[in-house]
Amino acid sequence: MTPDIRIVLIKTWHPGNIGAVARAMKNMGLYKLYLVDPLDFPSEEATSRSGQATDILENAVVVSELSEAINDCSLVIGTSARDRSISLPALTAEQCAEKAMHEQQAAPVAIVFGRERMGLLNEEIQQCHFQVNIDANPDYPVLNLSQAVQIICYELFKSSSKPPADGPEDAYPLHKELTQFQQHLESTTKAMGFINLNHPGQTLELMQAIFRRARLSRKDLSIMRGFLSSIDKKLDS
Ligand SMILES: C[S@@+](CC[C@H](N)C(=O)[O-])C[C@H]1O[C@@H](n2cnc3c(N)ncnc32)[C@H](O)[C@@H]1O
Repeated sequence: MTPDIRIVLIKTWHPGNIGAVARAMKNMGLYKLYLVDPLDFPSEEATSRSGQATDILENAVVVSELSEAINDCSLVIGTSARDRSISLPALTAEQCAEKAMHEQQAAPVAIVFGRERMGLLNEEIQQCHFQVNIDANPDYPVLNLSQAVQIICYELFKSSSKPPADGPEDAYPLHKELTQFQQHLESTTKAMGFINLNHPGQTLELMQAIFRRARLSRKDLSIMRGFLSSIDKKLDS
């Protein structure tokens, strides 16, 4: 079975990188590519750089916002070549692969890569649970996008053949319940008019990201659903 791990590329500028990423993925047995607002896709250059991984390009899911690519994931890992002002728990490439391989047994996992020029924005990092920094020459640690993807995919490939380090009980098990809660949160938030009018999706996305990171227990989720239901009743009365 292929791992339920998606590679998410944000606003990729160079179509050749998208093709090289598809090839890197297929070489390492990964098939789910999500493209957030790519500058030039589909493109002949992406196809020619993908080698025999054109199927990955054909099946790539193109979305306009990061949230659309990760909303159903219970683990989201951002990648960055530099220290960020928003600090998230850090993982090595190897730890990232082990965690992702383990978690995908329970729910989809996303590994997110930034723009060629600017990397990930702070609001995108905020939507992740962990960040990965690939060890590299401190004088020049910034890898080409597709090479960074290649290294992470290689670690995932190695990790897929290892027995899991932790028991399956360590994966977040309440993926379905969290999705239901997120849907409830969305409808109540909209009914309350609790949104920033300049950036309608932003408040909700940030709140959803907070709850994803929190890895709530069943009891926590039920308390939060109860809380939302009380708000719904007040709004209805
Ligand atoms: C060319 S880099 C972006 C460089 C950008 N100037 C920055 O400072 O983030 C494109 C993407 O490749 C990935 N990347 C490159 N080098 C990396 C490293 N050493 N560790 C983790 N990810 C890396 C990240 O996803 C990054 O957003």
